[in-house]
Amino acid sequence: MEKLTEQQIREHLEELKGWSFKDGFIQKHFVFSDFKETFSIMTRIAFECEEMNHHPNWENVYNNLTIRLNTHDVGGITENDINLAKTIESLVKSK
Ligand SMILES: C[C@H](O)[C@H](O)[C@H]1CNC2=NC(N)=NC(=O)C2=N1
Repeated sequence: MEKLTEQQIREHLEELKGWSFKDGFIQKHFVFSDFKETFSIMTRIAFECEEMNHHPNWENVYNNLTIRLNTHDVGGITENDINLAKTIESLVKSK
């Protein structure tokens, strides 16, 4: 999987509302209603990640969830990160 250029990353992010490219990661901060809702969506995301064999760096504090994605092997952003971000968005929308 090829490392995307900064220009390519920015183009993809136009379709990913709330996602930004910072410190070598694409990232987004989510706020849900409470811990139960947050952990429930994290569980659904986790199962998709296993299917995709692509996993987030994430931090959860009560109803806050920060997700950071990159591809370790290439030390940057690849289509795998974009695809996972899109999957996360669709799971969050269908919650
Ligand atoms: C060995 C295994 O294939 C790798 O560690 C996979 C698993 N999940 C991964 N997740 C993410 N976000 N980046 C990776 O490079 C990655 N690599």
